[in-house]
Amino acid sequence: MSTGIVHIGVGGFHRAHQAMVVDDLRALGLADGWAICGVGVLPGDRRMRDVLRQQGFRYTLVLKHPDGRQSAREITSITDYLFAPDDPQAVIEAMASPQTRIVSLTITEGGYHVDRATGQFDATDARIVADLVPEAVPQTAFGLITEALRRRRERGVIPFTVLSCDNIQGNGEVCRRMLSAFATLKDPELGAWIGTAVCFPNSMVDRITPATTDADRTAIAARFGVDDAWPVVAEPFFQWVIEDDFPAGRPPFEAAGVQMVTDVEPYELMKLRLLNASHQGLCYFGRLCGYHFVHEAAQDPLIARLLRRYMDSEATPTLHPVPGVDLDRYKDTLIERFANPHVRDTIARLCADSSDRIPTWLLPVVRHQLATGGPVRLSAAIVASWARYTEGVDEKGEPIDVVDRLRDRVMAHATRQRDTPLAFLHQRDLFGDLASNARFTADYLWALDSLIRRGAQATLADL
Ligand SMILES: NC(=O)c1ccc[n+]([C@@H]2O[C@H](COP(=O)([O-])OP(=O)(O)OC[C@H]3O[C@@H](n4cnc5c(N)ncnc54)[C@H](O)[C@@H]3O)[C@@H](O)[C@H]2O)c1
Ligand SMILES: O=P(O)(O)OC[C@@H](O)[C@@H](O)[C@H](O)[C@H](O)CO
Repeated sequence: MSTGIVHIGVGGFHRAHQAMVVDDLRALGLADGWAICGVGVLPGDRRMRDVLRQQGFRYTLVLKHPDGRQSAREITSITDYLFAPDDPQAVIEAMASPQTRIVSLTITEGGYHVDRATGQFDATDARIVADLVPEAVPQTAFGLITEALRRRRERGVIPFTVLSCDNIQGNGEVCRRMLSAFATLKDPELGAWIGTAVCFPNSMVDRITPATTDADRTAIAARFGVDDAWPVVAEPFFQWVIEDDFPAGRPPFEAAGVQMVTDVEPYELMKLRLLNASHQGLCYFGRLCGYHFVHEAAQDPLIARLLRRYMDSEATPTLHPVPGVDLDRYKDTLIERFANPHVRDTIARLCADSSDRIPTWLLPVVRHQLATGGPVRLSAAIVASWARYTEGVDEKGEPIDVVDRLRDRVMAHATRQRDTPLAFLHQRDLFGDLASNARFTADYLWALDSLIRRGAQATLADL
């Protein structure tokens, strides 16, 4: 079945965002055959394949407003799903098909294999190593895409556009560099061709989408009479800004409210440094204060004050003017969105994989401010709150389950900070040379000491 779009990483976010846009176009009669073939690459995606197949690939999207209103709709834009571990050739052929014009991705920050210390491609991941063996059947997103592009090139078919929808600054450009570096290791000529002939538009994506819970399933069945094994719940806010660079063709996204632009950078800096970095500002302080839901932390006046002051005094000076956006209003809206009690986003979701998030969202703000003489006190406190959180015990002595692909290492450094206060910053691949920056470390050491001796609330009060 031809769909035009193959999407790798069908999680909650894709189903609340891109799939809704394509569904809107279908409802408007503007889809002109465009639909989505989902692809799962990781073993854990088997369940999504089974549920979607069982439900004819349909599912329910529930939007929860701050005032308690809810709306439910059925999304029908995903019309097929392929599970790569069972049949990688089917995935490759779906992407190699001339009918496929876009391969889109939500494979998380980790899916791009960026070496933090160098910014270059990290070829050490075991599955990447396996994919690099000549004649190996690909297992990774990069392996599958590279082989599909190789076949298209060999068959004289125009390359598809690769559309990254992950929360990474310059997501398209990062994808181009990493994918072509991977392909170069397999075949230098192919790698060079991917780096030049394939388009990778950057995009900014936004809609807070927590993981679906059993409570969601039960509540949706009771409220809407819908029996859905894997519905998705999200906030009503939606934004998608994409660079318009789709030589193989694209759906009329703008008809469904997507902003098509020539340069996405101002939008993505605004979103990543205000929304995503603030999420990190909220989650460690929030967990140390004993909160488990994002709205509980966002409704704490001291946490809300920290976020607003971080946004105003540290993040905003690093942004470019954003066409058509009132930044003050945008920042107000963020606090309102975080405080929406019905979305029930969890602090645990925001704390996961922090070693991917802090270096990509918060530390660029710190570096900019250090270079221009601006303040870093609040950013340093947020880093210190991560370090304190990573000790793995909260202020009531209860264990914290630190979920991070670098878990053992980050926890080992956090444990050492009781004797060596800068120990956490001595992870050069995460922090570079920040441990030797006197201005940053003065603020960091004050916050860490205060967090350890006096706790999160007292620290917040004095920030
Ligand atoms: N949830 C949100 O609020 C939100 C909002 C904006 C952007 N995003 C972006 O979407 C991504 C996914 O979020 P989600 O909420 O859908 O998460 P999720 O856990 O529901 O789904 C993640 C999907 O990515 C796949 N994946 C993970 N690592 C992979 C890898 N190395 N290779 C291939 N596939 C991989 C998983 O198998 C799964 O299908 C985020 O990391 C972020 O970049 C999420
Ligand atoms: O999904 P991640 O890991 O990139 O980031 C966690 C959250 O900050 C993120 O999912 C936000 O909820 C989202 O970016 C809102 O659009």
